[in-house]
Amino acid sequence: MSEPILTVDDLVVEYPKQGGWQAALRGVSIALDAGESLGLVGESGSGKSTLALAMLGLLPDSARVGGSVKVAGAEVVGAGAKVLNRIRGREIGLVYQDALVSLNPVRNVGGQITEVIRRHRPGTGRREARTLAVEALGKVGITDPARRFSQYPHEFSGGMRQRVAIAMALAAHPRLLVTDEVTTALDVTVQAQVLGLLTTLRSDSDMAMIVVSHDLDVVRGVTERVAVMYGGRIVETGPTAAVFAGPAHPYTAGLIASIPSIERPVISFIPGQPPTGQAGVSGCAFAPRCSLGRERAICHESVPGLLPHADPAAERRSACHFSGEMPV
Ligand SMILES: Nc1ncnc2c1ncn2[C@@H]1O[C@H](COP(=O)(O)OP(=O)(O)OP(=O)(O)O)[C@@H](O)[C@H]1O
Repeated sequence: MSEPILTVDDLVVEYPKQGGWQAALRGVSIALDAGESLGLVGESGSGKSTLALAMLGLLPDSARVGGSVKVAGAEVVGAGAKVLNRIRGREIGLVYQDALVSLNPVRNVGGQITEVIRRHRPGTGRREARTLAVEALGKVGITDPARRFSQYPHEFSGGMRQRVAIAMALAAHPRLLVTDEVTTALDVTVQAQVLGLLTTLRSDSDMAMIVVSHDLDVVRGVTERVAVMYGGRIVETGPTAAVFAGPAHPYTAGLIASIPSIERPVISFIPGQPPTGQAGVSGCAFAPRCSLGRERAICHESVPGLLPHADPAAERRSACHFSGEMPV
């Protein structure tokens, strides 16, 4: 088995709030091997972005962080600029929902990609880097890349700008690419094109990928494994196809039931609101909204562990006291 490219171990992140602390992550552990793809899903506020930012050492200074995040063996929690600069780009790259955050508005896109190439591949001459940048734009599906090289971010449509941001992240040849809601702001057709692009790029290389999205349909198409987050914890994880075919946590089942489809034109919503991250809540964070656990004392008293579900060989885990009652 290859060395994991990413290991997150019991990660706890808290943000200051009204003189106290609000937990965004409450002990998250995940591991990702080289070339693997993982979807991180959950409602707004479940902690997905906090987890993604922690992987790159990009959490705000005000955050209180415990536990460990290792990228290619290097500890990110508490790391200084030297370690972070070595990891970012070459080991791990990030593409955000809004490509304008990662692109400089006053420089042409080709120049920005050329700079990334030269920074991460020392010894590459200006002319060669330019050729590689044009190639990188072509590879992400920008037509006429030599001409578009000289254009500025605002001259691209939203979908094309996401492609440029992906090209820029890939120019450093990262071993792990993290995408955070990259298709959320795009219309459905463009969304499908960008997802198709991510799938192709991955199948052409041994790059690992984490796809963060509130939309289960997005991760269903592009990831092999999925981790479902709720209230700052992972509540279910397993092979994406198996989790979709038979969710082992009532929250995952609720999320799946809220996706409209031709077979299920009438969708259902999970009643109630996600937790706010306030301290002092005991038991399973989903219990107040859960059809299995709402009336059961244990669900309100003790936090269920993320334990093997059904067939341990299938690498499925669920954090539910009553996951045995979920249809397999
Ligand atoms: N910089 C910050 N300062 C204070 N609180 C924050 C900060 N960033 C996130 N939070 C809080 O941490 C919790 C988790 O937020 P996070 O953005 O990680 O969730 P998310 O699942 O990515 O949701 P979304 O999709 O809405 O971004 C939320 O309660 C949020 O309000």
